[in-house]
Amino acid sequence: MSKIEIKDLYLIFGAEKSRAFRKLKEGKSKAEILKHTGCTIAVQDANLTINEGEIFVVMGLSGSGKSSLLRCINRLVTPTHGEIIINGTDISKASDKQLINSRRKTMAMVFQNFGLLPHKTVVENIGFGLELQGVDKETREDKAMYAMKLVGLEGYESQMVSELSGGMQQRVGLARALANDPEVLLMDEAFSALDPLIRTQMQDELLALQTKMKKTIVFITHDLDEAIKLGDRIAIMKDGVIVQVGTSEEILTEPANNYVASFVENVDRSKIITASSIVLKDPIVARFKKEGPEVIIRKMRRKNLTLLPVVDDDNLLVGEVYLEDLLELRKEHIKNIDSVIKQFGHTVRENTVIEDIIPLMTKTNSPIWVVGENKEFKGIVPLSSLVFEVTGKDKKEIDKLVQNAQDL
Ligand SMILES: Nc1ncnc2c1ncn2[C@@H]1O[C@H](COP(=O)(O)OP(=O)(O)OP(=O)(O)O)[C@@H](O)[C@H]1O
Repeated sequence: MSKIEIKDLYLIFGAEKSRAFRKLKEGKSKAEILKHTGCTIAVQDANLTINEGEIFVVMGLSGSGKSSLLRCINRLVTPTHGEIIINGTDISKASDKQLINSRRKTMAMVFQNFGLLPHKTVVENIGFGLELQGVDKETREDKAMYAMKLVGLEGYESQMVSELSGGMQQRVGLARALANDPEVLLMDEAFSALDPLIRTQMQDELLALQTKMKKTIVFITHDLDEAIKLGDRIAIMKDGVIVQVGTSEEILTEPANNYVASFVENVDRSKIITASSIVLKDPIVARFKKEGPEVIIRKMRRKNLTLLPVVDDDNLLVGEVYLEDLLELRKEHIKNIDSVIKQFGHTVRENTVIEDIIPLMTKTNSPIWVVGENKEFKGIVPLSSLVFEVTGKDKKEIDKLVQNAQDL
């Protein structure tokens, strides 16, 4: 379900916004517009649907418009044109009262430089927003304690914020944002100022927290690794324009243009491409109770296979059968295959990354069965060579390889 809808959004900085907007619509370049109007186009024609409960990452180089986009969402800046619908309200046109309400109840922001009051204690900082809202001391402290527990700050409540390390300060920032249990968390380069080790730790903790919280999180970063690690989906921005939106796998295997392709060039694909990209759907199978050794042996011989998955009428994976065992059955004139069905070997889910599939294949030297939640059979990851081959390829090439594997 969508939580935030952004439609035809433009943000222009400068005195002559309307003129700049007109010129942009006429197809003038940003450089021309800057020269003639002195205006900067920070966000141009952004259209996005951000789903409830997802971590949506906006990624791009410095100056690409990420912060501007985020600041439009909570109206720290007013968009020049377009709509931002949150819970049915267009934030871009909300009254002051609606805005205050939305900032109190719906959204909270975590900043890169923490935005804390250095000479107040941890608990005072966390409860500060609530204090501004006129929330009484007892409720404030209850909420602050709850948020502190969430982010692992228990025991630090009376410490001055200025005495804390960067990582701990950012925990305070996060706790402050969470204190009011907002529906939407806006995080602007929230971990970028932290040491690499602490940064990784905070990313892990955010992911762990999110499995419990299920907030809608819009996370800004200029770091591709961070985007891939955190984002359920990623939007890539360049010069104020959203050039692609997708899962990290989609962005890697189907980059929208050369810019995105060059951006993701050096990413380790085996950590991102999943079984679903390389699964061979509707492969040859043995049908439990329906097919005897004769039929199955014929199927295997036709394709030169020595092992087949066995599925039942409901397409659940029952096990696997080997050619040599079936030949034995045939010798003994046994008509059903029950006695030679082996427990299925290695199964993985569609979202398993190749990095985790390769060791299984190397260990067993056989295909991997791909299954759903209830062991429903989804297909096979056919050849170890295919898995190794696809890691550097884009979607079209992968499709071709899978097709060829099917023709074996
Ligand atoms: N208050 C402002 N007045 C004028 N121009 C601005 C203002 N804020 C941002 N800009 C311009 O808008 C464009 C987008 O900036 P923005 O800060 O949104 O990018 P960003 O991708 O978040 O970059 P960074 O990672 O460096 O923060 C830039 O060209 C920037 O110079």
